[in-house]
Amino acid sequence: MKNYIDLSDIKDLQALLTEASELKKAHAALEIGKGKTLGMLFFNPSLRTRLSTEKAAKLLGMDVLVMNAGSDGWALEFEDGAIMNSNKAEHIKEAAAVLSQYCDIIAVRAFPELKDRKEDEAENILNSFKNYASVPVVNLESATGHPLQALTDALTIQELKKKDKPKVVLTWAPHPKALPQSVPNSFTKMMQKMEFDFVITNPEGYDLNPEITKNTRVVHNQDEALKDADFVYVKNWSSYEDYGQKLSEDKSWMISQEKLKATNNARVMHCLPVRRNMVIADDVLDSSSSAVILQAKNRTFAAQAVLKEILEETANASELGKNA
Ligand SMILES: NCCC[C@H](NC(=O)CCC(=O)O)C(=O)O
Ligand SMILES: NC(=O)OP(=O)(O)O
Repeated sequence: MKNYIDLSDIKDLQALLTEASELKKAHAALEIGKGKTLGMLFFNPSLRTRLSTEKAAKLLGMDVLVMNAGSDGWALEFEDGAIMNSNKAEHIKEAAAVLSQYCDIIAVRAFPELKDRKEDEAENILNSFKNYASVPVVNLESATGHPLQALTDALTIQELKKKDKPKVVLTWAPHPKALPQSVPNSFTKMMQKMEFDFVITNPEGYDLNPEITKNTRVVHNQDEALKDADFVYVKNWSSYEDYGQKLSEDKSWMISQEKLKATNNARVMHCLPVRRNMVIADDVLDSSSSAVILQAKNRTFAAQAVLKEILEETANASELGKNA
């Protein structure tokens, strides 16, 4: 794997999941990253991604540099050819090139603005880092995707499933704010790669990008979708059609034990952070139905597998370069 920007960067998903499971079992400190540095830039808040990816890098022997780029760094200009006479002090061309002098892998978190669909879909921040950095780039949740989360989710389902082809339901749930579609987009792409019975349920108006969901069943009746589910993945997202808008806060979509009665004793998943009694009720989060802490735990091993593959590919490329 050269970069980890999107799930399409994964060459062999089963091999990557096996690697993550083995790293979890071994829980050993490795040396492959010795003398290498991971630089992480956050334009938005984080708890899990920041700490689990740092831990993963350290378990591989890497050093880690972290910067809250949104608040501590110079405001960055991303436009090519811009006349920089406003508040933006540094161009991405220099910033990415300079970071590449300090880091062997650069990882970036940059959420969508949720104002202009085209702009968010252009993934300007992440793609600019990819274009102007001379080292691999990892997505720590961008405008349209969260591939490290999706890998963790696949690992967690693989670990917990009791049958080969479990029924997995991704359900929209209410939230007081308009949130990105990044997590459900990546989860959908991941489920399409697995041999599961996958269904998405959301209220009318909340259908995800049809380019992403095109081969997946979308049901607007939540109770119908939840029937016999083995896994219920809960997430809020803002409207794609009415881009970035919060259309309703329909409280009846919150996941509670009452809702889970129709399921096959389903395990409930959420990427976290979760708003209790808004998205998921206490009676679920405080019960054995909840798999959210295991998901968060698995973030370390998913990130470790990704960073290890990137380090291996970089090492191979430099060996080839030497022999050329
Ligand atoms: N990284 C996991 C989720 C991040 C983000 N959630 C949030 O912004 C929740 C914020 C709040 O609850 O106020 C999202 O939905 O993509
Ligand atoms: N799930 C997740 O990405 O959590 P953070 O936003 O806390 O990193």
